[in-house]
Amino acid sequence: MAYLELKNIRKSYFLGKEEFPVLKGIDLNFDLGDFVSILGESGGGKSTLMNIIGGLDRNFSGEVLVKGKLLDHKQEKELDRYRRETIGYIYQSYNLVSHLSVLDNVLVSLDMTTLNKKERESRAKELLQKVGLEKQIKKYPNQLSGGQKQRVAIARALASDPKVIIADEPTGALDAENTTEVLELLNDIAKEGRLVITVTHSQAVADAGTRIVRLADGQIESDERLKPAFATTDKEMLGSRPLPLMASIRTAAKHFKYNIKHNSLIILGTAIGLFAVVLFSGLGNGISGYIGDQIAKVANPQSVTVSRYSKETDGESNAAVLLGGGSKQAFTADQIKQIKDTSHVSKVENSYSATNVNTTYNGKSATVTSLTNWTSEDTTDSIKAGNAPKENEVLLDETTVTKRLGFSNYKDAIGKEVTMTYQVQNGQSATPVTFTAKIAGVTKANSQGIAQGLTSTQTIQAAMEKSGLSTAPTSLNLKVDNMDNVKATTKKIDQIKDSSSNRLYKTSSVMSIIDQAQTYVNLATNVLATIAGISLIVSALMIIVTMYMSVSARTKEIGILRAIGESKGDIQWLFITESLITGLISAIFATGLAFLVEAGINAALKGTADYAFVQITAGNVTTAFVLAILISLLAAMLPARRASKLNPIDALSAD
Ligand SMILES: Nc1ncnc2c1ncn2[C@@H]1O[C@H](COP(=O)(O)OP(=O)(O)OP(=O)(O)O)[C@@H](O)[C@H]1O
Repeated sequence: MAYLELKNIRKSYFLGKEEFPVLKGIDLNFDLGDFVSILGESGGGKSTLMNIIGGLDRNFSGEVLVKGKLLDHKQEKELDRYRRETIGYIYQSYNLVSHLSVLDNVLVSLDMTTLNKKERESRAKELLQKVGLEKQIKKYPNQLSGGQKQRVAIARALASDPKVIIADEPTGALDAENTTEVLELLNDIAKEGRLVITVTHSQAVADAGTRIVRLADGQIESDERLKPAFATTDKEMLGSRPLPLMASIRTAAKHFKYNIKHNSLIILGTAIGLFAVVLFSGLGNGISGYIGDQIAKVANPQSVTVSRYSKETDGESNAAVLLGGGSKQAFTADQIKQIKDTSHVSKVENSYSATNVNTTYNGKSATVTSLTNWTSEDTTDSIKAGNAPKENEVLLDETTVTKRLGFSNYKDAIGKEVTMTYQVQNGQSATPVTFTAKIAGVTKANSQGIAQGLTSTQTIQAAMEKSGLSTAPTSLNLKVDNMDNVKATTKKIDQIKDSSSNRLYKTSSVMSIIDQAQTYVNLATNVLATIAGISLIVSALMIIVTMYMSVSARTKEIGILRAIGESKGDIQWLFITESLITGLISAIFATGLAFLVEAGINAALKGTADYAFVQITAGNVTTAFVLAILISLLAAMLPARRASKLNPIDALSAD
């Protein structure tokens, strides 16, 4: 049984509806160890026949059998495998991959064998030595002579250890000396027990083989044996495997490196957009953080004030009735318990406040604009001298004690007793509340000149009781266990309703102010980041255009890679990975630059405020990488599909 059998091969080309038959029923058998030359007039269909034998052409009728087994040329994958395992190509125009070195050109084919990296490299070197190119392995194809290029092509064709070598006019572009050398190499290949099928115009070349087949008018004119075929061996052939993704990545990386100048520009374009997105996001984080920080400095964001919700005043508590215990605005014990029992509420304290409190000492009087009770919300930070007020004690500010109550030194006021009186509006009438308290300490003067006093909760409650007022608070001060729970907790309290579905409480916290400020900052950040994002669309277009150009420029390479057995998918990955490499390097470059600028801006502003105004988070960096990957994937998708869909024969004939 012949190794390769062709049965009734017919092939026509169509121009419009007009049919041009090229092969009109070819029946041929080929044996291993033969060096067959196919001779025929120009345009006689020799290359067409070779493409069919080589598994590049699927559009024909008839049968190709390998070792007696029908090759299903309708199955693309089966043909990919056939080219990968069984066929090695040598062309008149060498068809080397221009951006790969001599060694890499041979390694491309070896990537589809089961050899490990070291073995692949040593086999490539061995083959290059065999064709006399051991000293040229680092050169690129454009640095070689025609004869040298053809020898690289021979080494590549042999790399995957194929049984059949197809050589389409292998000496067509060579001088006499190189022709002889190449023919010797082909003869040696046949001697190894392989089948060499070569197409030629030259009788001299044909005479170098063991058999000559003449084609005329699409049919076999003659089939002449010159010498017996060489003996075949049962030597085990190299194992083959589909191209691993890593190999596509390597080839993509090599092309990327080869084209580095051009690629740098694309990277720069993409990186600028990504950099702006990362930096603006970081700036947004920094500014919102700063605002939150500043607000948190003056008030505890975990602290929430709750008052009774009133429809009439549109939810606003009336300051004049704040101390009007027993009024509609006061909390009942059950309500306080209800709030205390709300999840994440860790502490609830009654909050009282009185306005315009007349304070007298030793005949001198002062008006304390706001008197409140000391709660866990208050810190001793603002106390200049003395300590927090205990029972029957009060804290007054420095201006009040020195300028109004006549103490020459604020410290002298400590321990002195003052009388405090204020009015509580209770319906139509006003009830006076009076108590005496010892000055426990002096606080820093209020920057707006507002006189402030702080007394203990018991003191104010006792004073209210003495005046016949209820101590039910109109305002509660509650603590939320964790900053992250403030929003949800206040929302929950705001939503509490009584049995007739009336809203009961109204909360206010600095968290809502921080939130609002941050909403504006986020809005501004997002607008800026979107503008930066638009530049990314431009980058994506740039990558698409470049990729399309690259597909056109690399059409021949695509044909070569398909011919050595790479599948459509492999070609697609080749372009996608190159685009991904561009995207990833852009993202690395962009984030690196953004971190540098972050450090620069933060260092420059350190004098203004000791705060990092740019805060690039891991999330921002991730976003940049995800964007880069998305852009490069999307941009590569169409060109990569186009590349993979190219007909390998057309691709090979590209200039
Ligand atoms: N893609 C194609 N579309 C239409 N006609 C084609 C196509 N490819 C080849 N042909 C025609 O088919 C015929 C056979 O072409 P082929 O290249 O197989 O001939 P050949 O014997 O190899 O010629 P040469 O010795 O000049 O290389 C020619 O007439 C050619 O014009």
